[in-house]
Amino acid sequence: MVRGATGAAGKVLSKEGYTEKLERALNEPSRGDVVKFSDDGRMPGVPQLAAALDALVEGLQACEEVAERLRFVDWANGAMFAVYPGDAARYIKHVDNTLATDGRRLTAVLYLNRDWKPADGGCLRIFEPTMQSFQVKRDVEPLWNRLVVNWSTQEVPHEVLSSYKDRVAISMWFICGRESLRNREAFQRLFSPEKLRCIGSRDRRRCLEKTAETEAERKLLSQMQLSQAFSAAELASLGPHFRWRNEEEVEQAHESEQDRAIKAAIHRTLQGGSRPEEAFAGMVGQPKGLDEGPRSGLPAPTLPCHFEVVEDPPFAEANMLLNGIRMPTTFGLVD
Ligand SMILES: O=C(O)CCC(=O)C(=O)O
Ligand SMILES: [Fe+2]
Repeated sequence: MVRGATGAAGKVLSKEGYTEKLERALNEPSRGDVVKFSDDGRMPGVPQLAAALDALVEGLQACEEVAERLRFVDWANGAMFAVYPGDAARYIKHVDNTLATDGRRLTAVLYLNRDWKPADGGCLRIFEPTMQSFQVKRDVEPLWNRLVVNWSTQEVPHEVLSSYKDRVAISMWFICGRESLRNREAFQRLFSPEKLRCIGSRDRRRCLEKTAETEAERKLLSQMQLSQAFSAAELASLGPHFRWRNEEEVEQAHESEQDRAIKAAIHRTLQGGSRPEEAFAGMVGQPKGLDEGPRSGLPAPTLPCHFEVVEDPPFAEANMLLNGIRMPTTFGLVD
């Protein structure tokens, strides 16, 4: 799969039979890291990290500004260990949960790079929303013990800039049950302890019932077997009950004028023989700030509007968000 080839361009190219070219053009440079998932959460240090992050999320769930968006966030995956080899490995601009269909609501990334220098590159570059934006909001260096927490959705397009030293990070995603209910694969993950855990030792059955939007859904969820693998027949009958929609259906519903224009322009270039500058002429505004880099001259926005990096020490803010549990990290929040 082409990682990072999201949005209109990726979709139209794969549909038009350009998958191979797209793979060649995008796959290698799109994501140069090597990843290992610890879905069962038993890799060294993962249970402790999970406990600390669960406490952080529970703290956030008590914050008025974000409580509603985190209301059905009762699940998380194990952990993803990623190493970006220092040969300029990077991950192109993307959104983790592009269409808000796979359930991911919050992304937490912990960096494990001691003695990181600016010349080592590898910053996490965060853009202003949305994927069409070229405005850099912030570059975050992947410093030892720094934790970044951001929305997994369109608000936070991001990329990992080329890394010139091996760069290590652990990511954990916090999952919204209500959103997961509407997608076949995400739905199944809610039932599988190998794929997702319930945060803060919450009870899986209770969490499932809580995700229900209607009484009929709640009833079904309260009767279904936990940790089961669903048969094809079961999946066929569950689909209509839970109104599963695949990515394509959701994408069509969300497709903007601009997406359609981009698709048409790509089509004109690839099939109609137009030169790209002709095909795209006058279609979208010139991207701003392409070569500007981070807007270092501007004052940093404050929480909860945008992004804040809390330096350690002191830990005052961290303690507040963690409901009194001390987590000795430097962390940032993206709103
Ligand atoms: O390692 C990072 O800074 C972010 C990685 C990332 O964007 C991802 O794995 O989706
Ligand atoms: Fe990402």
